[in-house]
Amino acid sequence: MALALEQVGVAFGGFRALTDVSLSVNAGDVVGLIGPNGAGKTTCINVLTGFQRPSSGRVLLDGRDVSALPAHRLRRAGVARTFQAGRLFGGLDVLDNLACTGVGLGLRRAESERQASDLLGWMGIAPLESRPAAGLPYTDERRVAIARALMGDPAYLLLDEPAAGMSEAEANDLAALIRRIAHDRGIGCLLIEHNVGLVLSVCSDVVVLDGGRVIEHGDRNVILGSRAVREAYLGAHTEAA
Ligand SMILES: Nc1ncnc2c1ncn2[C@@H]1O[C@H](COP(=O)(O)OP(=O)(O)OP(=O)(O)O)[C@@H](O)[C@H]1O
Repeated sequence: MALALEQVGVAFGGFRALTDVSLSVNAGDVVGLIGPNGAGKTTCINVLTGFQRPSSGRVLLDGRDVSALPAHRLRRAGVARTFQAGRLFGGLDVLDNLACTGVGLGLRRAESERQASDLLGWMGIAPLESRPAAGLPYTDERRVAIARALMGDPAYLLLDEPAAGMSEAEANDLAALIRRIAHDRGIGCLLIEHNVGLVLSVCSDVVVLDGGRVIEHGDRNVILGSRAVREAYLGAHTEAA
């Protein structure tokens, strides 16, 4: 069981944002996707979630070609995401943010509220239930966005820079949460992060993009030993990571 890009290209007019990109996320694994600004990471997530149609290549969900499916269909098929900005419904409280999403996914209201409440408890943020989403501190907003993405029990979760703006301690808590999501719930996760230390501590497998192409792919040792990665992205961070 896997969610995969197969030789995907994306062109915006004459600009090629992705060229021949292949990557795969297995159920229960956490795969990292790193690269410098503008490398094409978010475009990969957009393609995997139906927000962007590939210009060439295929998106495969458990072996089925889903390249033409729109975002709402892919979400119902089990592919969930978070965004760089939380994108919560600011006027609703936290429970309703999750419950509305569940209803949108086809759950009955009562069932959706129960699932929302269970999820917030599982994540250790039950006290936030009745707080308005608009007033949440940044880290809580991120956690609620992840909880919302878990509504409907997706098979895959794509996280776009979830640790941006977090302290080291908060990022460590986030790392523990991502491990639990993968191990306890069996969800395949794709993690985009500029915090390379976080990626290397959580991910069994890391894909490195530069200029819209995959320039390296492998485990922590492969990434840390890669000259191409050092030159393209890690630079002075290599030893610290
Ligand atoms: N809708 C679009 N139209 C035109 N160009 C786009 C569009 N979306 C992305 N791009 C360009 O494609 C390239 C890849 O963008 P993308 O956001 O995927 O990179 P990224 O690796 O996620 O960057 P960052 O780390 O800064 O978020 C960038 O040069 C970006 O400007």
